[in-house]
Amino acid sequence: MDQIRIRGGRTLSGRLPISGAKNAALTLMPAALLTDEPLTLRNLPRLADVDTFSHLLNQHGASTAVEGSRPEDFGRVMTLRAGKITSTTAPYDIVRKMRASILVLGPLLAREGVATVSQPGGCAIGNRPIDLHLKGLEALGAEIELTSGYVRAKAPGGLRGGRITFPMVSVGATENVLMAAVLAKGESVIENAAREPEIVDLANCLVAMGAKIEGIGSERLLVQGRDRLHGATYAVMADRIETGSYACAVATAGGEIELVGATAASLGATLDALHQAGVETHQTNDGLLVKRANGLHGINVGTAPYPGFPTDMQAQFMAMLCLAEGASLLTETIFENRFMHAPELSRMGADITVKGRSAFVRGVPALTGAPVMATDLRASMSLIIAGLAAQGETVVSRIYHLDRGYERLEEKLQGVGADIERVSDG
Ligand SMILES: CC(=O)N[C@H]1[C@@H](OP(=O)(O)OP(=O)(O)OC[C@H]2O[C@@H](n3ccc(=O)[nH]c3=O)[C@H](O)[C@@H]2O)O[C@H](CO)[C@@H](O)[C@@H]1O
Ligand SMILES: C=C(OP(=O)(O)O)C(=O)O
Repeated sequence: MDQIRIRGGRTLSGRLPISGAKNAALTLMPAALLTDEPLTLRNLPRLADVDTFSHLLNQHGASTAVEGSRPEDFGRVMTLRAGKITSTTAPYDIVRKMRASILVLGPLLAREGVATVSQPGGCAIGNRPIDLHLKGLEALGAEIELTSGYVRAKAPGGLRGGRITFPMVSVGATENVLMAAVLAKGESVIENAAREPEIVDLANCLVAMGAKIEGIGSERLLVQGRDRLHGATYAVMADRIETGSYACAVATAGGEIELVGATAASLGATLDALHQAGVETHQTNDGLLVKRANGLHGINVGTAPYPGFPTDMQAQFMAMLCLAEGASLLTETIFENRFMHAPELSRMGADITVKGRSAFVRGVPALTGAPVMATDLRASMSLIIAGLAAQGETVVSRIYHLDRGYERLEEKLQGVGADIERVSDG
């Protein structure tokens, strides 16, 4: 199995390209099931999760053709075409690899009136139920049964418009219900919708496909269902979590890098938290310039749905704050088990106390390299960040988590001067 070896202590400088957003790609790809015409997605990141989603769409009968991209390019163009749906079942073997597979449920149901999708189950960071997805689809007239580990949904006369008020904010449930509503008969209202920029990306793509949606970017989405959608060409937004991750990397290791293609606008609370910790950023013509001018200082930050501070940035901030002057308090309100990086960071010399949903980090003058194990995607990135700043060698194992969400991470970091390589443990 591959590992990543880092010899820490080098400052970073230069330009680092930001890829298309994983979490936007994973909701734009199932949108292709809503039409029999081609949906061309530009700036699609080369990630294990994107390959898994292609595989899932292929087994529903959709083609996923990659167009003329060179191996050295970041991102690629993919044309997805679901001319005819040949299977409405998303099997366990694919869904268990990637939770976002549940996002085929709404589109399949809307287009075919029936869908059978394996229940995704929990994952390392938490339980992650799908009750809100199901309640939302039921509000549009779906009949749903849970048997033998599968969600079996049908809408014999087709979905009809309805009103759903989510009791809590869910990114995935909002996406699933929005994709179903665009082909339902009549008007739907989604209240307490998630407002993440990736949902705005999905809604804009659906509009480009002929959908009628009002309130994009707000907590109330109003959808007028259409009989059919058409094809479109759409560019996936830049990855705000990848941007924030590399911003934390340069803030921790020191130096100055330009994150090419990044936009400050979608970073919101991540940018505010970086500034509070003493990191400087400037929007340039090409992206975002990030530098650690002086020392870092401790901050208090709690995760929350957008526009709050993202749970997907909590682990990377924890790594950065290990080397800040003073103490920091990180509170995780979204997932119940998302501090698994804390014991690994402690093995590198960090001073962290976790109590329930809070992690108290006391800054230390230095970290030391160590063999560490990645437990989930963003936890893995926190270990990379710590390794870049640590004295000596860090070897991160179980890096398949990283390949889900960071396109050619070691190549990008080598490009800004890091001593990092992928090695095989034999
Ligand atoms: C592919 C993708 O876009 N993944 C993102 C998405 O995940 P995902 O869409 O799974 O996350 P949700 O926003 O749905 O989850 C938020 C919270 O709601 C709970 N919940 C969710 C659905 C449900 O039916 N019932 C329920 O109780 C979850 O357990 C969690 O505690 O948003 C998360 C929160 O920003 C991010 O960390 C993930 O990176
Ligand atoms: C939790 C994440 O992703 P997923 O929902 O795909 O597991 C993430 O991107 O940090």
